[in-house]
Amino acid sequence: MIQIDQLSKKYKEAEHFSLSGLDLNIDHGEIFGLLGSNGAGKTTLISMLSGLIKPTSGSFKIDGLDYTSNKKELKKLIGIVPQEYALYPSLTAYENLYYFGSMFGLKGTLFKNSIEEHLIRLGLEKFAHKKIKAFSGGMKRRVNLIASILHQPKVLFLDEPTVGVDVQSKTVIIDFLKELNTSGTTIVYTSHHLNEAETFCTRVGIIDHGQLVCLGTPKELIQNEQGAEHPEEVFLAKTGKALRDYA
Ligand SMILES: Nc1ncnc2c1ncn2[C@@H]1O[C@H](COP(=O)(O)OP(=O)(O)OP(=O)(O)O)[C@@H](O)[C@H]1O
Repeated sequence: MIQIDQLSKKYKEAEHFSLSGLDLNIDHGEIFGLLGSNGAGKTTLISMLSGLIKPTSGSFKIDGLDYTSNKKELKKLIGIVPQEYALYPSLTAYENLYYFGSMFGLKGTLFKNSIEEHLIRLGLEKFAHKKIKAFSGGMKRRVNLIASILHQPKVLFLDEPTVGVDVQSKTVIIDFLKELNTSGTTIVYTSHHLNEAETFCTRVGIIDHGQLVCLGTPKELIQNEQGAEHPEEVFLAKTGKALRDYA
């Protein structure tokens, strides 16, 4: 579903590559977890795959479409849940969803019903007509998630979808993502939460200093690391204990 070939990114004025020579294939129907410390390059990778930033070199294809020559088709194929909330605070949840769906050409009764069904599914029906600025972090994340999938993308990219949300919201989000995946959506998400990835992901890739240092099912990762019983032990063995502060 996603073929990544020698993908690299060096930001303007940055001294180092934030991602260098990354090769990775993600199959149709996977829930793929991109794990890594702060500054490892997760957002950089997911932002390139989502078309938000341009690679410095290398290439990738999604569903057989090359990113350079099929930008319009790719846009329809993918959904993006960014780290920051991409919602209009002074519009209601319903108005935001209507607006974002319209950007994909969605309209009519089926579209309106879909918004309402998703608001119910994610526990937001009572707040459909309240302004986003009054919403908690967990509520905004759920609205953001609905906004990203109304056009029924084949691949959904999520950048830390469960960061800063309470356990209840997190459970609703994870359950909903599992349902989407069961109905055929390939999911690629970044996270710091190794335990969540262990139960949620079909495969996991650990990124460190812009390179893929480990790849496999959560079970394989633990089995292949001598003495490891938990995902955190694998993570520390592969990435070390040095702090990753950057500014
Ligand atoms: N716009 C930018 N300009 C220059 N450097 C950047 C820019 N965005 C990110 N970087 C650098 O690229 C590296 C990778 O950052 P990135 O945000 O991809 O990491 P991350 O794994 O998503 O980290 P976090 O878990 O903290 O979100 C970091 O060293 C960061 O400072």
